[in-house]
Amino acid sequence: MNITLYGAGAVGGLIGARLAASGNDVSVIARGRTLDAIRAHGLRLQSDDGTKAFPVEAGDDPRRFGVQDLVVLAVKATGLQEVARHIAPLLGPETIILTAMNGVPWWFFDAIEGPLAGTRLPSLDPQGVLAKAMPASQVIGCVVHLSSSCPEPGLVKPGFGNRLIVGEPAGGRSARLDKVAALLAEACFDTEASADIRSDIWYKLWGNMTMNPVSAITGATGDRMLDDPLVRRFCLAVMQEAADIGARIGCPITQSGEDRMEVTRKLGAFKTSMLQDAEARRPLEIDALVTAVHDIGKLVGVATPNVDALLGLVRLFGQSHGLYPREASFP
Ligand SMILES: NC(=O)C1=CN([C@@H]2O[C@H](COP(=O)(O)OP(=O)(O)OC[C@H]3O[C@@H](n4cnc5c(N)ncnc54)[C@H](OP(=O)(O)O)[C@@H]3O)[C@@H](O)[C@H]2O)C=CC1
Ligand SMILES: CC(C)(CO)C(=O)C(=O)O
Repeated sequence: MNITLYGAGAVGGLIGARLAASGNDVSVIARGRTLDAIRAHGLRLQSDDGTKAFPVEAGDDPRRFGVQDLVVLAVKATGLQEVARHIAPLLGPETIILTAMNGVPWWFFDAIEGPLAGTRLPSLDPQGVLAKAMPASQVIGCVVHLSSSCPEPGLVKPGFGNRLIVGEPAGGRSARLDKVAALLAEACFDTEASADIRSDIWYKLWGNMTMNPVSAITGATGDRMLDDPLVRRFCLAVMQEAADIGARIGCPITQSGEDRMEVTRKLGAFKTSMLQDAEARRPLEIDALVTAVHDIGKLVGVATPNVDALLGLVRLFGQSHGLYPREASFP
């Protein structure tokens, strides 16, 4: 199987290095210092046994690599429009695009039936550019239940967790889903093939959509957010609204907010990816994690005063720090 990583940061780099370690032919689309580092040293993975380097083909122009069997897409959601402009040479009719990202993906309503089928959210893909370049029919969704970081470009440091959930956008099982799940399992991830990846995405989002923006605004690690009774109460109110939306869109949440917080508490004094982005002055994934929930709430008639308050605050934070577009429209 020939595999290209689109985005070789913390998550893409980890998946790519593990796929290379398990004997796959991996190439990498990267840019800037990450591209320079991978060209010079290979894709490097830290582990308890030391750092291992995997030599991979790397470049910034997808035309150089041609049609792939699998493209692992692991950029921040804020980078997707640019990916959409350049990804075409990697995609043939059978190419699978594995979206290993947080938040609501552009294809979330594209492969389902019912009144929301084909809904295009203004916050994610208003013109349908992503859907055209990366159609849901070629996507396998991936929920990333692990943490990872890049202490320096091209060097990946796994954190806690090792779980990846993969699934068809339309739900159910398929031969290609089983193939991708087996590939990731061979690469030593705890892999689960889900018959309902949209619910798995919503469940992960249910935790991230509070912790990530609140941490970006406050600079606080996970433990401090959970320990503050007022912040905790606010987060639970946001989660209740998101759970109400989930129930209307076929993604019910069966856990209590408190129990979900206990899962997060096990991560200790961790910095969310959005806090890391804010500290590094990188664009924030506000739209995929928060605006999209606000938009879906509006669509299905769930009032979201707490989601809206969070969105207003994190958006202003992002705009004041140059990490979110100033021209973003105010709902
Ligand atoms: N890190 C974590 O622990 C977790 C992250 N996630 C999610 O996974 C997704 C990926 O996150 P993460 O790996 O942390 O992000 P990173 O910022 O570490 O990696 C993204 C990489 O993609 C590169 N990139 C973006 N656009 C392009 C492009 N057009 N061409 C080439 N390279 C490009 C970036 O390059 P550059 O640096 O030049 O911008 C960067 O190297 C996000 O949705 C995140 O929320 C989910 C669970 C845990
Ligand atoms: C690492 C983890 C799970 C923490 O919420 C995450 O997804 C993030 O920081 O974005």
